[in-house]
Amino acid sequence: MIEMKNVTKTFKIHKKNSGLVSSIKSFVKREYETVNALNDISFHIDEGEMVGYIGPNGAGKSTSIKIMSGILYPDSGNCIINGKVPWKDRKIYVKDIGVVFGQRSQLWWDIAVSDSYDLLKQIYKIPDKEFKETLKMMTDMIDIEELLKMPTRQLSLGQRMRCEIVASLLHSPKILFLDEPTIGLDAVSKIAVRDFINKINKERKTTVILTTHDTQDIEALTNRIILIGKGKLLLDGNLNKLKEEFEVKNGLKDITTEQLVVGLYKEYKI
Ligand SMILES: Nc1ncnc2c1ncn2[C@@H]1O[C@H](COP(=O)(O)OP(=O)(O)OP(=O)(O)O)[C@@H](O)[C@H]1O
Repeated sequence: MIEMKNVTKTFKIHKKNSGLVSSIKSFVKREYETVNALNDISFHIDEGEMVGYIGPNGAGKSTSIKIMSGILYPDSGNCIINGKVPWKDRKIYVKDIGVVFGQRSQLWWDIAVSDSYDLLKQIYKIPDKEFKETLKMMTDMIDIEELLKMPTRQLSLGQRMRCEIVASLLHSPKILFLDEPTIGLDAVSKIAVRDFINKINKERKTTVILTTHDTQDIEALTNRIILIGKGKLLLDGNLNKLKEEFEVKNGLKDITTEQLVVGLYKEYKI
């Protein structure tokens, strides 16, 4: 379903030096440096899997999600998802995916959530009956009925996130990319969002790729984790097995996911 093969992505950024003279010099003569955001990343994800894509700040998670969702294209390597190349087949590919970036909104700020949903219905050309059924099912599942008439700008972060995830699923995509979906949410909202994602994965067999810094998200949602650091893929495996291996290697017992993640970051010096 998702095949990433030797994907490499660099960004060219303007080099900024400190100090007034250096700043003036760099203004006159621009110097650039290269950031290796992704370095030879390969993995395979099957239909219906739910995968935690983890790594510290700047590891390359969002860049990977942007490539897989067709927003960016790699310098080299390939990515085939559901038989399509995301950045080349964008027009048809967008129907296959839902994307939620925790820090950004896909809802129109000043209009009612239900009006945003209607606009998405038009954009994705969702048939009337299918739209109504999906919306009904989801509003029941995640309890947003009362939020539908409110403009997005009046929603709390937790309320908005629930509406965002529903928005990303209205066209029944096969794959859902979630980039830090619980960031900034209180404990109750986090649980509501996690429950909803679990239900969607189970009931609709939606493949979910989740990036998060919240180890409770990982525990609640995924069996498999892919760890990247400094743009490189470092580990790919079953969460419980990785815990067991880590315990044996370090003479520990019953470690939490947080201890595993912190331990792995130390081990790989990332
Ligand atoms: N548009 C861009 N221009 C220049 N550099 C970028 C750009 N986007 C990302 N980078 C760089 O690429 C690297 C990977 O960034 P990315 O956002 O993918 O990391 P991340 O794992 O999502 O981090 P975080 O957990 O902090 O969100 C970083 O060094 C970042 O500064």
